[in-house]
Amino acid sequence: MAPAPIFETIASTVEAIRSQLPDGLKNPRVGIVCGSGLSGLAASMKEVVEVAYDNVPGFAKSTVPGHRSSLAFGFMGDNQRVPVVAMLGRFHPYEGHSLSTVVYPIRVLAALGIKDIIITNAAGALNPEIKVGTVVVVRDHLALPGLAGMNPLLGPTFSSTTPRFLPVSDAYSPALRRLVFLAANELSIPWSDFAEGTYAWVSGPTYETPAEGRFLRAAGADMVGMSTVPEVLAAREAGVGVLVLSLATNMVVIPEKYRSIKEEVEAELLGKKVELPVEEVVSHEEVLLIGRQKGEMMKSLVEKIIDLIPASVRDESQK
Ligand SMILES: O=P(O)(O)O[C@@H]1C[C@H](O)[C@@H](CO)O1
Ligand code: HPA
Repeated sequence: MAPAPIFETIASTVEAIRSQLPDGLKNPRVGIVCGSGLSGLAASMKEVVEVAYDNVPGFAKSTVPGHRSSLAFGFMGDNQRVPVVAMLGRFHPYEGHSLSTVVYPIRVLAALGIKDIIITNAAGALNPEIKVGTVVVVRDHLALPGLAGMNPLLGPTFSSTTPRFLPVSDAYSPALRRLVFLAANELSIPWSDFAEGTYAWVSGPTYETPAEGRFLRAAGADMVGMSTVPEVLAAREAGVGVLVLSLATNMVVIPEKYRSIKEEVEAELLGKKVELPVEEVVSHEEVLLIGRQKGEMMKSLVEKIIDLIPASVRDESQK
C-alpha cells in the first residue's frame, strides 16, 4: 500500500496531540525549538502540559545529551497570555534521522497553528569578533548540505498551495529580529552580548577541521552548527515567520598558522628549547556548559520577545 500523503499523516498527528491538551492550548500561537542545553527556555511557561514524543505519532526520539524528547505546551508573557509550544529536544540528521523526520515536528507545529517560531541552537563562532556567550541573531544561512542535494523540501510539495520553488532570501523576518533588540533593551541585557550573522549548516557529527572552519569563514559564515536550517526551510514552506537565535558556545579552532612538526624536530635536534603549543579542541560538554551559563538570560529574552510579538508583528507586511 502506498504511504499516506504527508498532510494526512500530519493531520492525524495534530489530532493525537490535541486530544492530550486542554482547550486553551490546542492552538498555540508561537513555537520554540530548544537547542543543545537550552531546554530550560520553556521554564517560564505557565499551566504547562508536556506531551512526550513517545506519545506523538511520527515523532522520533532525540538521542543527544542536552536534548529532551517532549513538547511543552503552556502560556508565556507578562503582558499577554500567549499560548506557545516548545520542542524540548530536536532531531539532527547525524543521529540517523531522515530529513523528513527532522522537519516533521515543524510541519506539525505549523499545522497546529503557530504563526511564528523561535529556533535556538548552540553553535561554534567562526567570526573572531563573536565571543563565546554571544547571542547571534541569524540573518542568513549557508547550507552546504542543501546545495549538495540534502534539502528537506526535496520531493512532493507539502500541500497543494505550497510553492514548488520557495524563495528564502527573506527567510529571517526583520520584524522578529527587531524584537530581539527591543527585548534586550527592556531587560537591560548589555548590547555587547548580541551580534548579527550568517549560520552555516553542516551535517556533523564531527566538529570542523581548521581547513573547514577557514573555508566556511571565507564563504561568509559567522557561525557553524548541525541543525536549524532544515527547520527554517520547513517553517518558511508552511508560511511561518522565523527567528533564529544562535548561542556561541565555542570558538571554531582556526589557528592562524599550522604547528610545524618539522621545525619542532629540527629545533630539538639542534638542542634548542621548544615551546609546544596548547592544542585546543571543541567538546559537547563545553557546548552544554555555555548553554547552562547563558540559559537564564536566553529564557528571559525569549519570554520578552514573545510578549512583544503580537503587538509589533500584527502587520504581516512588516515581515
Ligand atoms: O541542536 P543544536 O544545534 O543546538 O546542537 C549543537 C549541534 C550539535 O547537535 C551539538 C554539538 O555540540 O550541539
Ligand atoms: N561546530 C558545529 N556545530 C557546533 C559547534 C561547532 O563548533 N558548536 C556547537 N555546535
